[in-house]
Order: sequence, then C-alpha cells, then structure tokens
Amino acid sequence: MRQVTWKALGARERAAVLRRPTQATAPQVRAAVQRIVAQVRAGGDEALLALCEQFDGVRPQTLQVGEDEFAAASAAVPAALREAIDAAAQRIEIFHAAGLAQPYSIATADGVRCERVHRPIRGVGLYVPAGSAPLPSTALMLAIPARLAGCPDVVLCTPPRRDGTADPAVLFAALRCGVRRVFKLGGAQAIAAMAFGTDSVPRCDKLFGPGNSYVTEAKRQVSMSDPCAGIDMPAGPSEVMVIADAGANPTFVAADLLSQAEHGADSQVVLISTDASLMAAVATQIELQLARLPREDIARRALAASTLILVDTLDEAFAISNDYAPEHLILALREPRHWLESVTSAGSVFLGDWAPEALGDYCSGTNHVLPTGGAARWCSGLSVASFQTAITVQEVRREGLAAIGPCAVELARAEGLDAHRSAVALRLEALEA
Ligand SMILES: NC(=O)c1ccc[n+]([C@@H]2O[C@H](COP(=O)([O-])OP(=O)(O)OC[C@H]3O[C@@H](n4cnc5c(N)ncnc54)[C@H](O)[C@@H]3O)[C@@H](O)[C@H]2O)c1
Ligand SMILES: N[C@H](CO)Cc1c[nH]c[nH+]1
Ligand SMILES: [Zn+2]
Repeated sequence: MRQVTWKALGARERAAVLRRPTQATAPQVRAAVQRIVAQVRAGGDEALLALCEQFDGVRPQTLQVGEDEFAAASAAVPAALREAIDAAAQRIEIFHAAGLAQPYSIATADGVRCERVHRPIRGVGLYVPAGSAPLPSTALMLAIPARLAGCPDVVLCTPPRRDGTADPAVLFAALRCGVRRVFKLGGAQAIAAMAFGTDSVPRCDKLFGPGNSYVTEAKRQVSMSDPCAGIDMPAGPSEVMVIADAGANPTFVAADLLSQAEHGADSQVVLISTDASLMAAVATQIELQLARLPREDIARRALAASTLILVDTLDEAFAISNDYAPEHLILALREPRHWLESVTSAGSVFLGDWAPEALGDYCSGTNHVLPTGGAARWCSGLSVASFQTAITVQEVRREGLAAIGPCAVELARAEGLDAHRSAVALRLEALEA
C-alpha cells in the first residue's frame, strides 16, 4: 500500500490518491453494458441464456428457480449457517422496523389539512451478487426492508453457479424473507431483464442491490432509458476508510482494511492516521494477515490501489473523509462518539475498536447496501423508505379555501397562469354567492 503525508501533496496528487479504481475502467464498462442492455431488450430470454453462457460459463436449464431447487438448497445449507442467517435476519428486522417512516398530518390553515402517507412500490427487483462470492447476507439486506414496506411483487436475480443452480444459502435467505420468484441471472443482463421484462422475468418498477461495476453501470443506464426503472443508488465495489489515532489496535485496523480488500480487486481501502508509528504497524500487520487469506490475490490487487495517509490533526482527517464520502467509515479513535459529530458524508459509521465493519456487513442490524463512489455525499443506504413512495394529500374545506385561496390567486396572476387563477377564483366567487 502507498503511504503518503497529506501536507506534502499538491492538489492533483491528493485527488489521485483518492481516485476510485473503477474510475479508470468506466468508459469500457459503459460501452460493454450498453451492448448487453441492447441485447436483452432485443432478444429477451434467448439473449439472457446466451449472456449467461458468455459471462457465467453456463446455460441454465431454466432461468427461474423451481420448487425442487429451493428444496435441495434448504437441505444443503448446514444447520449452523441456517441459524446464523436467521439470527442476522431477526436483528435486521428489528433495526429496520424501528425506522419505519410514520405518516403525518398537520393543519396549515383553518380548514386546510396537509398529509404525507406511504405506499409500497409494487414491483421490486433485487440483485444479489455472486460473481466472486455469493452473498446470502445481501439477500437479507434487500428482502427484509422490501417485506416490511409491504411490496407485493418481489423478484430476485443472482448469478448461476457453473452447474446452472443458484447458491443454496442465497436461496435459503430469500425463502427466509418470503421471496420465491428467483432467477439465475447475473451482471448487466439481470438488471436489464428486471428493468424491461422478458417472457420469464417480470418487469420491475424499481431495482435494488449492490454489484460490481457492470451491475452498477447497468442500473445507471436503465434508470435513464425509456421506459425506465427506478434504482436505489450506486452501490458498487466496496470501500472502507479507517480514521485511527495513536491508541488504535494495528491488528484490528489491518483486519478491517483487508475485510473490504478481499471483496474484489476494485475495492478501495484507505487509512488516515495522525500517528506514523501506528501506520507502520498497520502496514506490517497487513502483510502478516494477507499471507493467511485464501483470497490473498484479490486483496493484494485492491491494496495496490489503496493508501495510508498521514495527517497532522483529526480535523484534517475528517475533512478528507467528508470530501471522499466513503461507503464505510471506521472511527478507531479514543472518543469515537465525540467525533461522530464531525462526519457529514459516509454510508455507515463504525464507532470504536470493537465495531468491525464486518458486523455491519452481516448482523448488527443496519443495512449493508450503501452508496459508493462518493454518492454518500447525496444519498443514504437502504431502508424501508427506499421501498416505498410517499404521497402528499391535502384536504380543504370551504373555510380553508376562503383562507388561502387569495394567496394562490395572487401568485397565479404573477406567473401569468390564468387557468390556475380561475380554478381558485371561481370557487371563491361560489363561496360568496
Ligand atoms: N456497495 C454495496 O452496498 C455492496 C454490498 C455488497 C457487495 N458489494 C460489491 O458488489 C460486488 C460484487 O461483485 P461480483 O463480481 O462478486 O458479483 P456480481 O454478481 O456483482 O457480478 C457478477 C456478474 O458480473 C458479470 N460480469 C463479470 N465480468 C464481466 C465482463 N467482463 N463483462 C460483462 N459482464 C461481466 C457477469 O454477468 C457476472 O454474473 C463487489 O465489488 C462487492 O464489493 C457492494
Ligand atoms: N461489505 C459489503 C458492502 O460493501 C457487504 C458484504 C456482504 N458480505 C460481506 N460483506
Ligand atoms: Zn464486506
């Protein structure tokens, strides 16, 4: 990993240090995804099968998971994993249910009541990655809020394995959350199928879920096409930033950095510290722990594009972090709760030495589908609200129209919109008659 001293860098070097690995490949990915999306729109199921063969090395007998495959999957998942999935699901349910948005209603004038009510999005498409590793935890993170929101039509796509089946633990997690419509589809083709529909895959109103840069780019493209599907957020290759002080535990910090580096060669991990000896100890620990990782090669490639940054003050560290807006931010600090106030942009924050990011990935209860690529500056991770629309309502009685009607008439006149003015003025006249 590169080690840099922030104050010694010029503006261009600073930007280069924090440049995400995916930015370099964006144009090629964009063009490849355009081709795949067009192929699915034109060729439907037949194109999907061909793309499975091309990118996943298998042409599944059926795109949709049938009852037999669900039954075999449940039987194949070991009891300890079934229990862990269930325990994680319970905590995710507790946290997400506590955050349900409440409808509200308020009188803004005598006889005028304004309200906000919520409705589930009808057709939702969930994407569960399985390219370099199947992620059953992601099935929980998507399907639990969808169920709490009350979405009636839920479709889930996940890449097929080489034998043409879906990962059993992903299927078990889907079933645990009541999702039965599962398709063995990965990458951009899965996103296109859910956005536009095919003979077998239902068209969805909004698409959710993380994925590699092909998945993320496909979501971006279908959200801008005609007809378009809504999307949750850019939730691409994983990122973690750790801000550590001299008292941090270098073994823990190294493990946290590696836990995201192992996701993919395009993951980004960054350490910012005020202490040069802590940074050196973390670098040593990374080498020691890397050698023991089965996914050493992937992690090494991610680390090659990642950085350890030495700063003079924690205020400087937070300025960098807020600008970068990491998906995950670990505060390996002595007073993490105090420093939380300084965080303005991050997907999810982990306070103190005993809050590894891996807990949020699996089972603390928060959602691990989080904005990447700097999108945490303007959007948030998944919640039940992501699966709902909010509808505003106004109820106006006669005295309400009398009270606020003249205000509307005046504004309509100023905007030169006479039909607007009339819609109100006619009623005011009717009240007076
Ligand atoms: N931001 C978040 O909330 C979050 C959460 C979980 C995981 N993630 C990230 O999700 C990603 C999962 O990626 P993954 O690759 O393991 O699984 P994936 O399921 O996202 O992607 C696999 C699919 O990519 C497609 N693909 C692969 N190479 C291609 C190519 N050259 N051209 C076109 N399509 C191609 C294939 O169709 C394949 O099925 C990781 O980067 C992980 O860090 C992010
Ligand atoms: N760290 C990922 C989000 O960036 C989520 C995940 C799933 N499984 C393990 N980790
Ligand atoms: Zn993870």
